[in-house]
Amino acid sequence: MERQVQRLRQAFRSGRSRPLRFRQQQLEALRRMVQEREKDILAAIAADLCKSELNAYSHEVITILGEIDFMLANLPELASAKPAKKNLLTLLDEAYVQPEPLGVVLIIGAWNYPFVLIMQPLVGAIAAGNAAIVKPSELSENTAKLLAKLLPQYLDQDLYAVLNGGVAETTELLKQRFDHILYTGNTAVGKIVMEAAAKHLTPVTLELGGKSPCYIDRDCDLDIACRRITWGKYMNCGQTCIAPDYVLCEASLQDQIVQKIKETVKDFYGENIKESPDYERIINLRHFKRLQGLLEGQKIAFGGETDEVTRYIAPTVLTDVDPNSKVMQEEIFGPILPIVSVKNVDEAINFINDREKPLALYVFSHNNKLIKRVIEETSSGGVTGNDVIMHFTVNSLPFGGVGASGMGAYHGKYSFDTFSHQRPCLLKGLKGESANKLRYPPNSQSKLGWAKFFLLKQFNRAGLLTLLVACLAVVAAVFIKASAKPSRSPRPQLASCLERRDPDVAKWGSGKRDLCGAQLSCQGWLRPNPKLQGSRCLFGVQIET
Ligand SMILES: NC(=O)C1=CN([C@@H]2O[C@H](COP(=O)(O)OP(=O)(O)OC[C@H]3O[C@@H](n4cnc5c(N)ncnc54)[C@H](O)[C@@H]3O)[C@@H](O)[C@H]2O)C=CC1
Ligand SMILES: CCCCCC(=O)O
Repeated sequence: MERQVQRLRQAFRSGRSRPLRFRQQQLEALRRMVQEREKDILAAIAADLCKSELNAYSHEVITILGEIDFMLANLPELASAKPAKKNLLTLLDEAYVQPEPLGVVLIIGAWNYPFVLIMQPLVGAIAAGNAAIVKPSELSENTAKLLAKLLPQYLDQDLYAVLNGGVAETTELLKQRFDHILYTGNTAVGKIVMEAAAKHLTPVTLELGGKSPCYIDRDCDLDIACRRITWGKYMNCGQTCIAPDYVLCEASLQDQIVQKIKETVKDFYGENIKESPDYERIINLRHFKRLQGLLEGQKIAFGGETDEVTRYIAPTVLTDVDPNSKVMQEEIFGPILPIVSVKNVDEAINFINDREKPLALYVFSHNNKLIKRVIEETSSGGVTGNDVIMHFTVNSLPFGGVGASGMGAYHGKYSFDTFSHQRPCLLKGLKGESANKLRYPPNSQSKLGWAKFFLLKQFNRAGLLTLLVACLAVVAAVFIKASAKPSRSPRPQLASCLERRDPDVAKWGSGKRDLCGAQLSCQGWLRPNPKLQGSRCLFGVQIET
């Protein structure tokens, strides 16, 4: 494994992954792979999750094609140097931020969306110019095997590798040094990944899980809310990291919600749900039994049927759920929807804040102020108001967790940034050395004063303000003086003399001068201007004698 990582690092060091054209070629190759091998990809996902090929396409493939298109369209801009604002001391220099690839990155995927959770981060890693190893989940073995077969056929084999395996292989892999790790999976393993990464000071993006609450306000269209909740909860048989995990609502709404979800389930999956091509199965026996265990002792409003042979669990709603029961203590990650009663939105907010920060938060209400209040007074990885899951599909929104639900984010531009180092660059010339006296020893109070003026906002803003006021005062004085009558009208010959463009006048700044037979003092002259007759003393002209 070490040799494999070293080989990738050597390939990265060659610089081949950096040119924009190369990155674009690799992304185009990925798009070709998805299009040319679509059937195989759909078949693998379908086999892993007992999923129709239609759902495999809409749940996973479409996301990847959209991500590749986004990256190809935006890569020149994303990869370009970004000019940076300068301070007074660097006004004449060139300051910019240059995105640069990190190096060799590791992507570890989870089984529930086995294609998306490897390919979407990989698109970002390639776009940012990195080399990458991907480690699909061993639980979605068909997709894992297919990725190991296809990626080397389409991508540069020196820069991108697939390593398959389970806990042992992943543990071994995590001993290697990477320049970034993006892990998708459960929180417990997320801690293992972070611990391993810490040994090499490797930054991580942890896409973890959690219990995503769904508050239904009494001022709400329950038909629409329940329709959307049903879609997001039972998609992929509830095995979606941002599925609504449980519902919070006033007790008086509970029965209506149950009825409406029940009707929607029938509408979506028909009378015989088991036969529906749109209803998936639980990934393995371990998770099946875990979910069965969550049903124990609960009031099942509808659903609850299970079949171990096919790992089928019916879409299920639990009512009057005790917040301390097991189903409310762990991420459900299955087709079971507990309803917990709260008195009002205040209690809902407290309920949410008394628990780990969830990956997603959903609020249904006609009252936009209430939705905004829940958002302001809680925290979560992401939010969708009056729907569920949909924030995942907007790649201009960063997707990730917070607290126990994860750290960092990706999708679209955020994937590019996650796999880039934003390198600050300041290019100075070798002239203007005198200005550097400010920073050279010996230091002094006045040097410090100038440093503050040039570098500190509160100083140089005040300093600039003072300078501006002084200039304005001077300009005002000038115009006032210029418009004022001269203290004594200059003698005719003096006036005509001054009218002439006396070359001396041009050089005369402030101070006293004998001119045109008189002694004049003047604070500042307007340079002779061919359009003006002669020169004019801008301000402060005094005829001394
Ligand atoms: N935030 C997000 O985008 C997503 C988060 N998830 C979360 O993932 C969880 C479900 O996935 P899992 O069952 O964890 O998937 P999993 O069992 O596939 O594990 C995820 C990855 O971690 C590796 N792994 C497992 N145990 C390990 C260990 N002890 N040491 C090293 N590597 C190990 C596996 O090989 C796999 O590649 C849920 O909590 C879900 O919320 C799932 C999908 C997306
Ligand atoms: C709709 C696709 C969602 C994929 C990430 C998750 O498990 O939530």
